[in-house]
Amino acid sequence: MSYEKELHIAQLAVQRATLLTQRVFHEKAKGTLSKDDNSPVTIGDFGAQALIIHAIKSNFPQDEIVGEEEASSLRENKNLSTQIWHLVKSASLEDETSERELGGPIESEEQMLQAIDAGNSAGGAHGRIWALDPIDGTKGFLRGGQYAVCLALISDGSVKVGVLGCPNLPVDDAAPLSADIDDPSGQGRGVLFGAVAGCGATSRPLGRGALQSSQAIRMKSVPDITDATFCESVEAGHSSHGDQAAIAKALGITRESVRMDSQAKYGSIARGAGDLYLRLPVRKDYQEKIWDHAAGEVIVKEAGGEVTDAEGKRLDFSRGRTLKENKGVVAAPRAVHAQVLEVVKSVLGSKE
Ligand SMILES: Nc1ncnc2c1ncn2[C@@H]1O[C@H](COP(=O)(O)O)[C@@H](OP(=O)(O)O)[C@H]1O
Ligand SMILES: [Mg+2]
Ligand SMILES: [Mg+2]
Ligand SMILES: [Mg+2]
Repeated sequence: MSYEKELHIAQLAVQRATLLTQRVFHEKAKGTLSKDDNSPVTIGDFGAQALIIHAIKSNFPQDEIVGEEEASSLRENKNLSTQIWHLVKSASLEDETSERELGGPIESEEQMLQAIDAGNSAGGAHGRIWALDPIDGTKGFLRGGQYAVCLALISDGSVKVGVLGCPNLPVDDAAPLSADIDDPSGQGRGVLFGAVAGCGATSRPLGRGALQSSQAIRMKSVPDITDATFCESVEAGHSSHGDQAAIAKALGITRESVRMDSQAKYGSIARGAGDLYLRLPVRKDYQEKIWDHAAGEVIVKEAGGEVTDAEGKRLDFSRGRTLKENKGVVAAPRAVHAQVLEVVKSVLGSKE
């Protein structure tokens, strides 16, 4: 199957939702709530989830959706719900044809809340399930750093389509990897990554109207691993900076890691701006969420990479809303992945 329509709709939907999040990004007040696990969610997360689910349901009504957010807190907070509704109502692409392809506008605040709640699939091994992270790296979003709008289609447990909207990454695939997002002109940033299993990965400028033309991306070859650049989370609670530093040292890597929030890390290594992405668990009991990895996994694999957990197992997207069979993530160009994994195992093994 070619998944041409799925990729097209996913790219348009992510593009439109990313534009909504950018408006919130530039506002001082982001309507932040704290969820039960103490993690933040903003009006940008809710608005982006509503828009993307509306677009998927309009085009593929039978498909299920695993979305990170749900609307119960908004039903108890009319003020916040209304703020989101104002954002969602006025979100549109400049291109009318694209707008129509996304199912037209959401008609009411209630319909918006229902769309947010339609991301409640339990996930699983059968059928077509979309995994949606409306803002990945919400902490980065709040800090003024990197974040990504992430959407993937999983079919019978494997990822077929992945799209990442990264408004704060440079458009230029050849720009060096940097945690810095300073860009006084505001120009030259915003990239949309896409991939279909078996068909390669691409990047294109995020833009505001019809989708601009895309170009193929490839991971960089790494003839000498000691020259590699690796990236990792900013948040020390999300992955073990200590283990990652020990792995880099054992590989002979001398360059400092680049710390950035969100799946912008997957996009960055896929286009060769960096080489490795290491995410070693801090807490043994944490289960990674499928929406934090699905789009990034297929984009890196299609760009010539390998993505496994810290034990070398493939990421298993068929187990529900989390990757409960996996621990951590190791992403690298295919030619060096085994070498990196061996060092990961030996560093983690020596701790036990
Ligand atoms: N203890 C933990 N270990 C690993 N990931 C965690 C975590 N707690 C939260 N996360 C996830 O880390 C994601 C951000 O990843 P990164 O650190 O690479 O930016 C968060 O996504 P959201 O921001 O969408 O909630 C959240 O799902
Ligand atoms: Mg979150
Ligand atoms: Mg996330
Ligand atoms: Mg999120």
